[in-house]
Amino acid sequence: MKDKSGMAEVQRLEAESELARTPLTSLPEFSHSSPDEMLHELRVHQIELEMQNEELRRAQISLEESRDRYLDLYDFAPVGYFTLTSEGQITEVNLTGASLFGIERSKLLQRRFARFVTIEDKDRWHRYFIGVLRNKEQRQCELTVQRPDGSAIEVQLDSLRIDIAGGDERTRVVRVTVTDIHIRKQAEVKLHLIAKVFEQSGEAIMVTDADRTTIMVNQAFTTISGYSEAETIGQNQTMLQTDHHGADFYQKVWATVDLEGHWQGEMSCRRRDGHEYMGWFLISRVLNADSNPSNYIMIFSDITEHKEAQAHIQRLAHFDPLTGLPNRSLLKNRILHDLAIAQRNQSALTLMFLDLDHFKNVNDSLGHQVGDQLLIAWAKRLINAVRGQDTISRLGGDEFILVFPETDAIGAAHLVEKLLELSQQPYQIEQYELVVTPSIGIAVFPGDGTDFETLCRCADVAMYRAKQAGRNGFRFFTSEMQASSARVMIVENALRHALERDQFQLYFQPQVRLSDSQLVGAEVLLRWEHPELGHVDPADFIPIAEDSGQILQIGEWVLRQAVRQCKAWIDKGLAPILIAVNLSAVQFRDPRFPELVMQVLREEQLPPQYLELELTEGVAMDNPLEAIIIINRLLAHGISMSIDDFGTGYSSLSYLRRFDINKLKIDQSFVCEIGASSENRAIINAILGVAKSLGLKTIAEGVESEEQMTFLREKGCDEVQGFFIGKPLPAEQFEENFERQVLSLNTRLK
Ligand SMILES: Nc1nc2c(ncn2[C@@H]2O[C@@H]3COP(=O)(O)O[C@H]4[C@@H](O)[C@H](n5cnc6c(=O)[nH]c(N)nc65)O[C@@H]4COP(=O)(O)O[C@H]3[C@H]2O)c(=O)[nH]1
Repeated sequence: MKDKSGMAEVQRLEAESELARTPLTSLPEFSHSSPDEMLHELRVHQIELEMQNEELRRAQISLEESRDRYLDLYDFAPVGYFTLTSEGQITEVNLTGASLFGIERSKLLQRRFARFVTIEDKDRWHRYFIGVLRNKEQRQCELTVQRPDGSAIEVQLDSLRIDIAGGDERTRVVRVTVTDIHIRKQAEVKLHLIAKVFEQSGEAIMVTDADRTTIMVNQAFTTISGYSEAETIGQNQTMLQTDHHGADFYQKVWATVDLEGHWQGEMSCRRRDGHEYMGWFLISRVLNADSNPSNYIMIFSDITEHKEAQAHIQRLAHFDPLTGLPNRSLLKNRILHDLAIAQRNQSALTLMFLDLDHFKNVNDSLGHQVGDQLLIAWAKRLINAVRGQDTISRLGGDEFILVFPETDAIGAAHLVEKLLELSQQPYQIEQYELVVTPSIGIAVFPGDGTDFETLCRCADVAMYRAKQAGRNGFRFFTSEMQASSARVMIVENALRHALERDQFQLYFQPQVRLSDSQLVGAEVLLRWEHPELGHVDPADFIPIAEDSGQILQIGEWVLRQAVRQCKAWIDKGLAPILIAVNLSAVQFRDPRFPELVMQVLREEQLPPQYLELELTEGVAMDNPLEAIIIINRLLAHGISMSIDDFGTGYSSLSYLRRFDINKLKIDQSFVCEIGASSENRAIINAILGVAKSLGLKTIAEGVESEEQMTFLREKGCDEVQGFFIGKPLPAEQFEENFERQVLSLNTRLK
């Protein structure tokens, strides 16, 4: 660019040559004007010229400003601008271009553009540049530029050939726009990767819109679900659901996704072919800019096999692989649970150690194959013989541990009899008929121990003793239990024949009204005389009969005999009395019982008002609501009901009121202490008070002295029964004494 003095010089020269070419006639006409006018005219021209100068100056400044602005825009444009000659030489470049190439602008000028292209892209550049030169249209290309500092940058070129007016092929230039695309490229790579991950993921991916309509699935989805992409797109995601979960399950899942943004867990799904499988799902919500759900992403895998493997591992960890019985580890878990319940309910629990006698011989002589089959068959038999709540576990070899909740020594004795009986039947294994007997050791919670280890130790010791005692038998850990269980078994077996062998007899004990010393009733008491066992107390054999279920038969026999006897006395013309028959809890719980009583009364033709049924307080209060129903049914038929052993249980007064019974029987334990214990006197007083306020009659049992009788009479007790009035006697003797008894009573009681 030329400076200002240079410019003036040029103008002067131009003006002089112009003056030489221009004739003077063309100059303004001043000749006819006066000098003043000319001076004036010149001044005006001078001012005009100055004004024109000023205008020109301003135009020039504005031009320069606009050029600067253009240059700024050019230099700082977001893309690089290059002008290349037809040889590919850089003749112009903006600052952005220089900065993209990582080099000063001046060092770029006159250099060939190709010099900055990486070796790999050089060929491409040449082909591209030739193409640009040949065609007069904009062309695009992507390549990598090698910067002087060694770094590379990916760029996009947009090039256009510019033909100079009047020029030829050599004067053509190429304008190239260079855009940095490395961020876009990175994003593209990322997107590509994401697409690959989506497609190649081993987990099924399902993308839905905000309405949960499927918009995208991957290959794994097709593999797992069996549905093609075309069959899935546009469908609601519920197409995978099964009936395995209820509607509320799905509601909860989607509520969680909407509330917390995601949910994960197991969900049962149906394949296209109808098969169900278990999927592990991760469902995530995608929010849009307004924080509203725009999409849901469901990622899941088929975990059916995994679950089966897990179950298998679980089985291996907790079950014996040969017999399928729980192993020691599971047994321990179960027994801890059973012991906790037994502790809370204060109930018993039995643990048995069972070992098969001479099992080793089977293995040694017939082979392990036969031994294994024998163990499996034995385990099956055991399982079928016990209840669902019991646990049979195999420790290994021929050792088993058996746990029976809610089972005391007597229950255990019954069970063990059953197990020994089971082993009598032979097993057919392959061609062999085998009989295998067990030796069993028994420990009972809480007597023998309160924890698993102690109970195991005791049962183990007991089993050792059973082996020593000749095998094929059982031993309790404690000798008392052994003795009592043995006695129980003997009594139970003897009881089975007592009825048919006519070993039972009824005794009658008088019940007397205190106000007029009248014999008003008799309690019926069962007696059993066994040829070997001798006299067996009802307190001993009644619970055994209850446990073995024999009480139903025995109770019916007692009822019928008592009713028959009462009717016989009435028929004989004796003054009618009430016969009080004891009822067992087992009879009372039998739903057919009220009907049975009515049937017996009908068959024996005794009016119901002569029968009283004695129910112990414990039985009545065990299930009071059920008791109320049964009592009411009996009362409705005109039968009297009394509560026996009153004061020994925990009667709820509100139930007592609703029982609608006729009589309370004060337990003999309070009566026998009347003289010695002021507490017992207070209790009797209280019972009499309660009975009076509820409108119930009272009878005191176990009266053995005049002192007791006097006290009871003074306190307002209605009736008495006990040795002082009369011991229980067989029917004939009771009858013989009947008249005499009343007479003697009259004298004794007055
Ligand atoms: N120390 C003393 N004892 C007296 C006196 N007066 C009567 N006893 C006895 O006390 C028991 C009263 O019968 P329980 O409380 O119903 O108690 C009865 C009853 O619960 C049950 N029982 C007896 N017979 C039957 C029956 O046929 N069926 C049912 N389910 N239980 C029966 O056996 C329990 C015992 O009966 P038993 O041995 O006959 O004993 C009877 C009786 O002999 C007395 O002044 N002093």
